[in-house]
Amino acid sequence: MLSPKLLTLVLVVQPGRVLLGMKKRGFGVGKWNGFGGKVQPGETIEAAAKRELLEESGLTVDALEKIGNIKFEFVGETQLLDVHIFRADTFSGEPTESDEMRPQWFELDKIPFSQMWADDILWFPLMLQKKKFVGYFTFQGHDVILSQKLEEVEAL
Ligand SMILES: CCc1c(NC)nc(N)nc1N1CCCCC1
Repeated sequence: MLSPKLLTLVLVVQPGRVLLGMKKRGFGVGKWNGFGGKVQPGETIEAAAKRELLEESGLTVDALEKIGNIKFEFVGETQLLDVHIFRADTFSGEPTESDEMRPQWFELDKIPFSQMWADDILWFPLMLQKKKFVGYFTFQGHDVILSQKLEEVEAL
């Protein structure tokens, strides 16, 4: 069994609003999402999360809070995606469009779930309440969830 592919995802949250990016190319193109990507060899997951956030949004963060870990299986693909999800409540810099992402603030009652990965509507409420969670989703293609597990945990 291949080792899961480590990925990061950072949600920048301020009172009443969350920063999302419109993915302009590659995996998940056309979807709003947090900022993230691959973990390079020799890099900690948290360092990768900070690097990807800076590359994709222009923001620098000191503190990242580990809030979730979701594993994704895509039917027909052997490698599991192991996404480590972080929340940042403070940052420096201005959201800046990159070649990967176009950042935009969304009020919490206007999050564009119909233009996001189908799992997000399930765990965003936990993330916004600062709950910690683990999950496992089986996708058929990019839009259909065949099975799901999602539970709150005391610690990650
Ligand atoms: C694993 C795919 C995925 C997904 N579900 C399928 N849902 C969200 N919100 N983000 C995802 N990643 C975040 C890391 C970078 C790749 C895309």
